[in-house]
Amino acid sequence: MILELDCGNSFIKWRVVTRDGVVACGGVVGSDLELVEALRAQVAGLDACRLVSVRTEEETASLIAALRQTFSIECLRARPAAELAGVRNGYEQHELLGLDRWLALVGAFHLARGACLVLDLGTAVTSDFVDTGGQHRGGFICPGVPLMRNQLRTHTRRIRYDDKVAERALHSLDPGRSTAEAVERGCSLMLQGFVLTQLDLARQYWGDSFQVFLTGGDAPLVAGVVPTARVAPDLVFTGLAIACPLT
Ligand SMILES: Nc1ncnc2c1ncn2[C@@H]1O[C@H](COP(=O)(O)OP(=O)(O)OP(=O)(O)O)[C@@H](O)[C@H]1O
Ligand SMILES: CC(C)(CO)[C@@H](O)C(=O)NCCC(=O)O
Ligand SMILES: [K+]
Repeated sequence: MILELDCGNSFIKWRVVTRDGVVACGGVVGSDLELVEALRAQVAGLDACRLVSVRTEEETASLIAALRQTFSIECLRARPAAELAGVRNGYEQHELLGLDRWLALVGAFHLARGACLVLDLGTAVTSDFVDTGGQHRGGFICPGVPLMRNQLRTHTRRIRYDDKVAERALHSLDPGRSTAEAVERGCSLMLQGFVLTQLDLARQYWGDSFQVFLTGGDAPLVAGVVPTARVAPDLVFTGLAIACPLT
């Protein structure tokens, strides 16, 4: 069994797959310790691990050490590359493109076999454009909903509401009639506006000949404005398997 890890800024997404890529189990955890506990509880035996991280070198090394110690496995890590599986990194300095973005766009191009727009809605929101020949044209980074919400809470005195109320605020996107509704709906609309702008740009480049991929925890917030999008929660893992083949 192969352990796959996507270490983002807020969460670690994990899953266990067979050598043939069949998913056995998986989840989302908030810390290294939680990951080890979840694996102990749910996974019988692991013989390999592949990992992508946008965390610091120290944090990543410490997670790798914990996995070695607990499960006696070595982690294969995704590394920056100028080119992979027919996709050329479009950054001026390819090693500075976030590895989660890189793997997601490699995974998307592999699935689409043509031009694609990749939208990842997590702690940060990112978009990336890959043309039909596999050239990455670059992308955009902006704050995700958790960051927008926290900035409002941190920098105002009177924007305060609890998570339970927030959950109930999104049953409609009508103008909010409470603070929670106003903020939660406002942030959702910011996200939708961003997504629509990315679609306009993709249309300018490629007309209607492109595929949209949506990934990340907040993908459901915008799925409605791009009905043709392919919601692919495992896109980073698709790219990870390409970047770190296990023989
Ligand atoms: N048990 C869980 N604990 C925390 N989040 C969960 C859980 N189950 C599902 N999620 C969802 O997973 C998302 C985390 O994935 P997301 O793509 O946002 O990763 P991230 O690490 O926050 O961001 P990034 O990858 O951009 O750093 C959360 O937004 C949440 O909606
Ligand atoms: C943008 C995030 C935080 C998204 O997870 C990550 O891809 C990252 O840290 N990127 C490095 C900066 C860049 O991609 O230009
Ligand atoms: K991400």
